[in-house]
Amino acid sequence: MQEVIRAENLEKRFGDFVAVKGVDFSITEGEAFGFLGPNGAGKTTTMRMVQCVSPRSRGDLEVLGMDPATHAREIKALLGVVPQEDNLDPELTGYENLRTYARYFGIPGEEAEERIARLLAFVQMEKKQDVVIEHLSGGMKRRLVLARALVNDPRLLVLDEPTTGLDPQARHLIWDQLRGLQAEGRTIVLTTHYMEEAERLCDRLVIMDHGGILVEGSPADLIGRTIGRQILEAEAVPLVLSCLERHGIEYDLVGGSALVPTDEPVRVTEALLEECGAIRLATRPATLEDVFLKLTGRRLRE
Ligand SMILES: Nc1ncnc2c1ncn2[C@@H]1O[C@H](COP(=O)(O)OP(=O)(O)OP(=O)(O)O)[C@@H](O)[C@H]1O
Repeated sequence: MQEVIRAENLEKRFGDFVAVKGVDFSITEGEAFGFLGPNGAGKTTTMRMVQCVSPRSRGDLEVLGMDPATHAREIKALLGVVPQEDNLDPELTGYENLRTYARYFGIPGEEAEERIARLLAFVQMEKKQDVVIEHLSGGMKRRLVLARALVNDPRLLVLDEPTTGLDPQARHLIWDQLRGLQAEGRTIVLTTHYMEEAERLCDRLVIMDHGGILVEGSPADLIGRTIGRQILEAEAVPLVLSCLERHGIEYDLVGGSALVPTDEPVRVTEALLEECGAIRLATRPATLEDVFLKLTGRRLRE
């Protein structure tokens, strides 16, 4: 499989502040690859270097086999970008926004018309294509930004928080569309601070925090490696905590609960019920949020 993006010791400084601290990652053609992390982790800054809009301060970066420092124009022609902020022209319609992009990429008239019609249908916006942007909902604008990113038929799509601020229905629609694009063989790179988005969409991901990469792997891999398959949640009363400690069972205190990462929930449940009597406890599958909490002691959205 061909490598589409390769970063080695990639660093970005703003004055004395290091926003991206020498990160390494490699993304393969056809993958859906995610950068998961809280606000300020350095995800957007990393994407902006990949999109050739912000030069790196140090390290190596190759996008589609080229160096953004010397081949920005060539890379941009092959790239589809969904930026964090919707930057459609608010005074134009959806159709006009896409038409402007097609002109920018020099796509000839008839081909542009055919492609725009197909893209508007793909994002389910054909009925609203003549509505001026400022009258559309957030989800509709996001779908148009996605359609616009596809005007140049890119092999590689880079999306910065594609569904932030959308309601669940609008989010699920975009997820379906992204899965469809990946099924066509396109490479998808996205940033998110929604662990559910990362779990559902990404074949592989890195978790970023404070400008660095903490871990890398498939969602199942990361959860299995860091947590185990299950999380047992018990009310954090002194009796429960002392029982866990006596058995040498590790736990994290979050809110009023003790969270026990485990592959053996039955054994832990039995020990607690036997020694603590009637207590509130429940078992659930572990998530990437639990991985982040384990690695940093914080929640993703704190
Ligand atoms: N132009 C800039 N000048 C100075 N500092 C910056 C600049 N751009 C970003 N930063 C800082 O770099 C850090 C990383 O920001 P970045 O936007 O990459 O984070 P992020 O993970 O994408 O978070 P968010 O979800 O909020 O976009 C932050 O501390 C931010 O304040």
